Amino acid sequence: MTRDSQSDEGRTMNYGKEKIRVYRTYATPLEGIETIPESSFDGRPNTLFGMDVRVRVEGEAFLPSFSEGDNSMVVATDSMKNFVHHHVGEYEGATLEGFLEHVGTALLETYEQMESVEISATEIPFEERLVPDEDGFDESELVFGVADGESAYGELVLDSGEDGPVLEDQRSGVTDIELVKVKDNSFTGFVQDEYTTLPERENRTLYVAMDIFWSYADAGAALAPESDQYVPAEQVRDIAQVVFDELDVNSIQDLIYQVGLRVLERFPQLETVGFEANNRTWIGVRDDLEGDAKVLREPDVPTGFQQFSMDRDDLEAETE
Ligand SMILES: O=c1[nH]c(=O)c2[nH]c(=O)[nH]c2[nH]1
Repeated sequence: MTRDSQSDEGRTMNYGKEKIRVYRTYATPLEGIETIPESSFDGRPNTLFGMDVRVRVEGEAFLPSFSEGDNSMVVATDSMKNFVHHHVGEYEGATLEGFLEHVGTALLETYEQMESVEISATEIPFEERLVPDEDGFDESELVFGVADGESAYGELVLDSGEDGPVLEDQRSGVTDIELVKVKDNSFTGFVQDEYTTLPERENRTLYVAMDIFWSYADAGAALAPESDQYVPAEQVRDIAQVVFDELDVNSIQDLIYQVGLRVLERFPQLETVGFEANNRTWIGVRDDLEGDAKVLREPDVPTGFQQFSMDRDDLEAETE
């Protein structure tokens, strides 16, 4: 979160609950999503939706709980967990971000002593399992596998204003993307000096992990119930894999920049896109096999990482 966790006096004071894992069956389906060239994703039935939620609250009224052991204003974090559980059942929308706004608003409206709430959630992913039907195989409407792939992510900050809760900050994302490209990827031209032992690689097998985050020019667009401005995590994930497939890039730095440009191009409603990438590239053991075949092994620690954020000025600079 870009916003710091300090109160006006420069003091850090907050508390909350994390790792609230909660599941909802038969939530409202996500519909009306425009497709983009990189993705077939056009919605989600939301038959089974899991989330790992974190709530953090602030307010001057909590000072006596720290300084005097006076809990009269303290909403127990156990109650926060119950509050989240209850509101998962009340929420009528179809998005993670919408749920966060729903529960965050309800917290501020219920507890006057809360001046601000920061709430985030990571999707716990499930995938429909394939079962036979008349024409072959189709996705089961009942049975899901626990998926270990990407997760949608959302976070927002709401402050209590004179006329009710005010949205101060919002960020969405997709985390835990892991992609391997078996060839057509290089890492060359880097600094060569007395510390360099890594060989230049004209054609490496690249294994990259990445989290992608984005923010909207108008944060409300992410939350409006019938918004055609909503950017689904699945489409951003698909952009990352398509750009990786299409381009022969010379580094992870080069890859994430190109993915970022494509995301900003596809979604004019976004203001920024940011990356946290991790290099998990395997180490070659044998490259004496036929053609492009190799044998590879897990890399050793330590591992490299790349962080980068960009905005519409970067896209404009490219298209000038
Ligand atoms: O894509 C890469 N970027 C780097 O900065 C780097 N450094 C390194 O050792 N391997 C790689 N790969």
